[in-house]
Amino acid sequence: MTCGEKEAGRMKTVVSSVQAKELDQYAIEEMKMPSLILMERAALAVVDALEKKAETLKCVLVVCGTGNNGADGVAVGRILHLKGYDVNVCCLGEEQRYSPELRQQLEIAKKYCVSLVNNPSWNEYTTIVDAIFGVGLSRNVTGFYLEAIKQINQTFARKVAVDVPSGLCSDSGRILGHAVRADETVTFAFLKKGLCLYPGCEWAGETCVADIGIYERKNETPEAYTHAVEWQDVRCLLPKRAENGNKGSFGKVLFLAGSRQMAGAAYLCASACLRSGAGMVKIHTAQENREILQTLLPEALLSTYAEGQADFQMLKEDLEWCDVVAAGPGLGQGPQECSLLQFLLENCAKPLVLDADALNLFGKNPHWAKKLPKTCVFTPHLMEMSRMTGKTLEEIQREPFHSADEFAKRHQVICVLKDARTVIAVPDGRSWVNLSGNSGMATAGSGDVLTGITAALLAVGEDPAHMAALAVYLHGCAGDVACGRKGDRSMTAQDIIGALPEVFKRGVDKNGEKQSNKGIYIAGRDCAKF
Ligand SMILES: NC(=O)C1=CN([C@@H]2O[C@H](COP(=O)(O)OP(=O)(O)OC[C@H]3O[C@@H](n4cnc5c(N)ncnc54)[C@H](O)[C@@H]3O)[C@@H](O)[C@H]2O)[C@@H](O)CC1
Ligand SMILES: Nc1ncnc2c1ncn2[C@@H]1O[C@H](COP(=O)(O)OP(=O)(O)O)[C@@H](O)[C@H]1O
Ligand SMILES: [K+]
Repeated sequence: MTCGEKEAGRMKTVVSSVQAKELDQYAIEEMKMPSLILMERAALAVVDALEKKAETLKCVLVVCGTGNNGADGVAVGRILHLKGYDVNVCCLGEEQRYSPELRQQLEIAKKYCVSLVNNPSWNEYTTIVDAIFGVGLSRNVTGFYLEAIKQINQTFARKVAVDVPSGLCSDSGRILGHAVRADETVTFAFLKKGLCLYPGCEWAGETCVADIGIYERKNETPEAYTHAVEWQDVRCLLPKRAENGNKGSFGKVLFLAGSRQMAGAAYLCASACLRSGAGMVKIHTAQENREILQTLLPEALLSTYAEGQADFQMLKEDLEWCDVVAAGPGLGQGPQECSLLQFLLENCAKPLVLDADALNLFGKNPHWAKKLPKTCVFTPHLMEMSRMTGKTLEEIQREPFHSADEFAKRHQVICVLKDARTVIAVPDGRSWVNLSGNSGMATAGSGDVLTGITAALLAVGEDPAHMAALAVYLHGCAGDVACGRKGDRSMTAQDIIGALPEVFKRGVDKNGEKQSNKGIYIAGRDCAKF
């Protein structure tokens, strides 16, 4: 966000380390904001966070590296010292490597008689502030830095990281050798990608984004940065339901789902779709599923085909009837399902969601890429992505943004790469990372629920990319409500559907917002006004 738009409801910006540095420079060089002022605000924000648990500040150690993260740390030490806290500052690394800002901060600190130590007794401190490396970490941590990080982690002190836990790659969230396991992280200006992805988000602990006077460039386009959906974005982007609407105007969704004896997946996606506002839902499925689906979900219309008798004429009529199509959950990959899906792709110009077996079949039939309609959302989990692209799971997981972006651009589709932190990429370069949800969602059928929500939103929303990002966020919010009710071990996909009414009905309150974003919040934001 630019400074003028600060609270105007734009999605939360997430930056790479390169972008973080560019925006620092932009604030300093273009906006003429002196670097020392930014640093002072950064340090004050950290002190603010520290004082939220003042009882832990009996004896504080600030560990600093040689760069500007270290300079922030020295400023934190000085402010704490001047407030009367017992604080020691320890600078690691050779003096000749100190950044100019660190030298300046040390000069000030010395004048104020801040206690500087070389060999701290690690276990004496009640709080340790980690200011060794920030976004400037460029390689694996070794030597005395590694030793210091190990020492910090071994103590029982409260650990607060400045900008990024040291040792964490701020782009990928990977641990570069060893990293500080922080209780809290105060990150500056913007969330960093590595703080959103696993394992980074776990190592950062509760993460606070502090406004220190660095904002996006004016007139920046949305594709310049990754974003994270927040509840206020749902309020802005989810179309209001017209008071005078009818079931036809709220979206007619067709599911090609559920082969023989696979009624469950068809039920889950169709049910989630109805719970997400779709006016009408029809399931095109195997005949054997008719009775069970009629019993489980009497609201859904059904078109059924007998074994070996795929009815292409009926599918054609269903495709004419609907506004949006979703294919794949429980579909199977037999020759009949393969030909149904191929027929669907050849005859469908409507927005389409492809999930599960539709993705597996797509992987086996790469020539289908030419048949995709204009608006197409792919929702692969890592294994499905691997099958479609030939990349290893490790490759995809190491660079989820790149993998999703590459796929989206190659096939001109919206790619929802599902994982504990789902990444959404669009051919025009926009991307999102989802912060809602929990490990309880790693349960069979959870993805089918997302397919249903996505199809429902595509049927009513203007921008399919926004709708895909909202669907992922709302799916996670429902997962968080379900987790609150049933616990992460016991919740099921049906519990996620069961939580949708609460998510759509009352929204997420202040606590819900915090919960849904896994402890990431914006300092000073008044959630009550959402
Ligand atoms: N005015 C500014 O530019 C601002 C900078 N800020 C702080 O500055 C930080 C970025 O500062 P820097 O760009 O100086 O980077 P860092 O302070 O994160 O680290 C860079 C230093 O660490 C060294 N280094 C990197 N990886 C290493 C490794 N594995 N082993 C040993 N040494 C290693 C580099 O050679 C360099 O000296 C941010 O994270 C933030 O904390 C904030 O105060 C906001 C304002
Ligand atoms: N640890 C986790 N934290 C948050 N969300 C998760 C986690 N694990 C899985 N999910 C979400 O749950 C869903 C699982 O989908 P998928 O793997 O397709 O399940 P299925 O094929 O059983 O329906 C995805 O939306 C994914 O993002
Ligand atoms: K740090």
